Amino acid sequence: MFRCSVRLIKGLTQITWLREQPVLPNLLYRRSVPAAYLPSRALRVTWPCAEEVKDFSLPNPSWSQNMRNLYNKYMELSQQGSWIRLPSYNVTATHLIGKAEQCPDSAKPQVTTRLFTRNLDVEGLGFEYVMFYNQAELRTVGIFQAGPYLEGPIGLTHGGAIATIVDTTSGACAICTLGKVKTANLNINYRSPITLGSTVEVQCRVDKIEGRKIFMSTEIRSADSQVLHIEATALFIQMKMSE
Ligand SMILES: CCCCCCCCCCCC(=O)SCCNC(=O)CCNC(=O)[C@H](O)C(C)(C)COP(=O)(O)OP(=O)(O)OC[C@H]1O[C@@H](n2cnc3c(N)ncnc32)[C@H](O)[C@@H]1OP(=O)(O)O
Repeated sequence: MFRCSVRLIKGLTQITWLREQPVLPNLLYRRSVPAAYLPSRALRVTWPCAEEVKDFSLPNPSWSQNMRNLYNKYMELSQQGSWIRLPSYNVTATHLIGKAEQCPDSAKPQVTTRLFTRNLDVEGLGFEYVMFYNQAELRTVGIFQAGPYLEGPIGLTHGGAIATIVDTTSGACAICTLGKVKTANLNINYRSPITLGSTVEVQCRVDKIEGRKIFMSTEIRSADSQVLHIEATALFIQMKMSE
């Protein structure tokens, strides 16, 4: 009886806490973002504390035609309301700031840490990617172009770089769904190599949620969907209230 009561109280505490978590946690959007790119009303979004923060998920001259075509496709879907483009910054904290008025120094340019996937200053050399989230379907799509500094085997993308993109895209989906998470487990089957310079589509979805655990699966295919490159699963754990 006592154990039941304790479990009930723990469960209720967690439900209350989950309700307080933003669905799309603390993502920062530029004030100038076109209305069509704004998330649906169900998503709680905070605004940027620094107008000068650069959004790295916007097209730049290094993007291939395939990358642009896929970007345009999901931007059109975003205008219909099913998907939203996730902004991307080169400092992790910039994604996770609670409120504009609480904007910490970590979001400002003097910060010395860098998000791993945005750590190169020259466009096109490393990870070029943009992610979109579909709240109704609990899915993210990543459009990824592998730059020449991600080489593993000659002319091919390093397996660790691919793992990074899987972690990032499925992690973003988990964060948008449950709030702050950490990766607990990542399993990757490399089905065919990804040529450096090519553009691929990363499809992630939530398989199930059990308490603080969120199970994800991911597929990476060529831009024309004909070639399967990667199949992966991942487990993310939602951070405790105190973290
Ligand atoms: C849009 C934004 C863009 C932003 C774009 C950026 C997105 C990038 C996302 C990248 C994320 C990362 O790389 S994170 C960095 C890499 N990961 C890490 O460094 C994590 C290191 N590990 C840890 O800190 C910890 O082990 C945790 C947090 C994973 C779990 O610790 P915990 O919070 O104390 O949880 P714990 O009680 O142990 O476990 C909770 C439940 O999960 C299960 N569990 C825990 N670990 C595992 C495991 N490896 N495999 C199976 N199950 C596990 C437990 O059995 C338990 O199940 P039950 O008993 O409840 O059933």
